[in-house]
Amino acid sequence: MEFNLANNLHSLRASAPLVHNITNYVVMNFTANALLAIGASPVMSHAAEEVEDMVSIAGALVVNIGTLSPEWVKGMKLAMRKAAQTGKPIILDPVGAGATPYRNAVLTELLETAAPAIIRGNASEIMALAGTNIQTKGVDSTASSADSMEAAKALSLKYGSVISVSGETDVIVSGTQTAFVSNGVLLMTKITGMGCTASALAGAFAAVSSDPFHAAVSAAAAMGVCGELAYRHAKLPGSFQIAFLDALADISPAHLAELSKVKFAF
Ligand SMILES: Nc1ncnc2c1ncn2[C@@H]1O[C@H](COP(=O)(O)OP(=O)(O)OP(=O)(O)O)[C@@H](O)[C@H]1O
Ligand SMILES: Cc1ncsc1CCO
Ligand SMILES: [Mg+2]
Repeated sequence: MEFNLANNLHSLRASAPLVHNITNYVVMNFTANALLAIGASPVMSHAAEEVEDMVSIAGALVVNIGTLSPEWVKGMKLAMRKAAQTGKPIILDPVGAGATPYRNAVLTELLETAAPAIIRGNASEIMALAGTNIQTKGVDSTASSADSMEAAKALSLKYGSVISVSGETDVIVSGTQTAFVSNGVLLMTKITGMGCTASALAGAFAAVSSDPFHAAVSAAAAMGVCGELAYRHAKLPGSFQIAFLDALADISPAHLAELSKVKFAF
């Protein structure tokens, strides 16, 4: 299937998919607003009592371990199992993988529960998940996406997942296919939860696409291009965050495709 970014954004807006997020306290508000801005319909829900019902009516499940605790892990596992049973794509954001043994252990459990369609993280997180001995600085990367290529390939083969690594250039790996997205601005690393937003958008694109590789590339491109557009209006973190939401809402499918810098390698 040919990659068509404009069509992918058009499809997203045409169906406004419900995206079920089990995400962290830090970014809940911002990622819900980002999903609304781009044209999806977000819901944040983590209680074990309801996650199976919620994921059953959603188009995709985004699991983000940013502020995890044992009660939440129960909800994550129930939701992931139900998503797998009902054919809903799962997007896993392994926030802080490689920072603490608890995070690493929970990630092992989640990956044993169900295979994600897409795993989206920064380079440290992806390398830690692949077993590279690396210490993530809390939630911030200590490596570049270029350093993580081998780890991303190994992980993709192990779980059959698309691996999306964010950084100056985003690298998206699916088996033997790789895509490089070179949009974005450095200021994006100074707003908390931009990576979590990239994962949430991957959920929205995956909900409307049968190809998780193309969904992950679309999300990375939308993030980067909207970051560049926001930077035209706002050069400091507070106003940039708002300008970024505006860009997600304002951009047309054709303009997104025109400004995107995506390269594929096979
Ligand atoms: N050096 C950079 N230059 C341009 N864009 C960048 C750079 N680093 C990251 N980005 C972009 O910023 C967004 C967030 O990526 P980042 O790697 O910071 O995620 P993260 O560490 O998971 O963030 P968080 O945990 O705060 O959500 C992505 O869209 C990515 O493309
Ligand atoms: C800062 C922070 N701490 C836990 S989750 C989170 C949001 C960015 O990943
Ligand atoms: Mg992150």
